[in-house]
Amino acid sequence: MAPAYKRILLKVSGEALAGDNSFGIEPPFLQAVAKQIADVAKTGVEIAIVVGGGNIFRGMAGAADGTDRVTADTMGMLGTMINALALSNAISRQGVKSKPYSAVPMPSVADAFTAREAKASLEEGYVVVLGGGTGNPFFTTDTASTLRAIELECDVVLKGTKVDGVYSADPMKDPAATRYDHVTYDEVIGQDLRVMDTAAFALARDNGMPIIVYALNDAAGLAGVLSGTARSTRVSKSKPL
Ligand SMILES: Nc1ncnc2c1ncn2[C@@H]1O[C@H](COP(=O)(O)OP(=O)(O)OP(=O)(O)O)[C@@H](O)[C@H]1O
Ligand SMILES: O=c1ccn([C@@H]2O[C@H](COP(=O)(O)O)[C@@H](O)[C@H]2O)c(=O)[nH]1
Repeated sequence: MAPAYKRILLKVSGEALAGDNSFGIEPPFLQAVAKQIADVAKTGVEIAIVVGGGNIFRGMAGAADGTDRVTADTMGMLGTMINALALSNAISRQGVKSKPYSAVPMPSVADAFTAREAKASLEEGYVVVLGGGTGNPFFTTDTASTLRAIELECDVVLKGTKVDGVYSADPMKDPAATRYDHVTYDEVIGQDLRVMDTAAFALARDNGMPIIVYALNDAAGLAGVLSGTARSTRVSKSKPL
């Protein structure tokens, strides 16, 4: 059976890459995520990845400690680049070609991101791993994910994170929160359901880009999400009848 999607944008949570730790990358978990991605790539699905940086540094935390926000966000973007290099290398080790790109110019580290070059690499069968977020302070890698999905003409954004969908409240803080199978852009924005930031949801809404939120550690993996067997929440314009 043909895959449901031709080209996907996967957001890999930086925070989740820390596994059971609160900082850094847990190598076995990184390899497990890389294997899930490589297995799907081998079925012919084109995969672009945006990596977060919450396992290394978040600009808001730095700014709260007194670092100026632009410097703090730059530190955050550099953190995402560390994750991008690690993930791209881990995917290559699973036998699938992968290339990192950076939104922040650093020529000796990775090619600078352009949509044109990233698209050409996708067409050549590379999994492209996009570090540096949007390349601008005051944004997040969630917004970068939606932006890159639109630029690269992806069919869907998959947000792989620590929770298995969008809930009525943050499930990490409210044990009574309930999970939705499907929710609209207007509901997530109107009810301030903060699994992604409002800018990311608004950009997705304005460009009709569907988002699927799932847990990176789900045993069914990325393939399970794409086939509909893993727990997840779909965010789109309207709900199925
Ligand atoms: N209504 C909600 N439904 C689900 N999760 C929510 C909700 N509100 C807040 N969250 C929180 O959002 C988190 C995911 O977003 P967050 O930006 O913190 O992390 P991430 O994108 O996974 O990590 P990183 O920024 O490192 O890439 C979840 O772990 C969850 O605790
Ligand atoms: O476009 C962007 C993306 C990210 N940042 C900074 O990086 C950190 C880590 O990204 P997360 O999305 O939180 O995982 C973020 O806190 C920002 O400080 C950025 O400046 N611009």
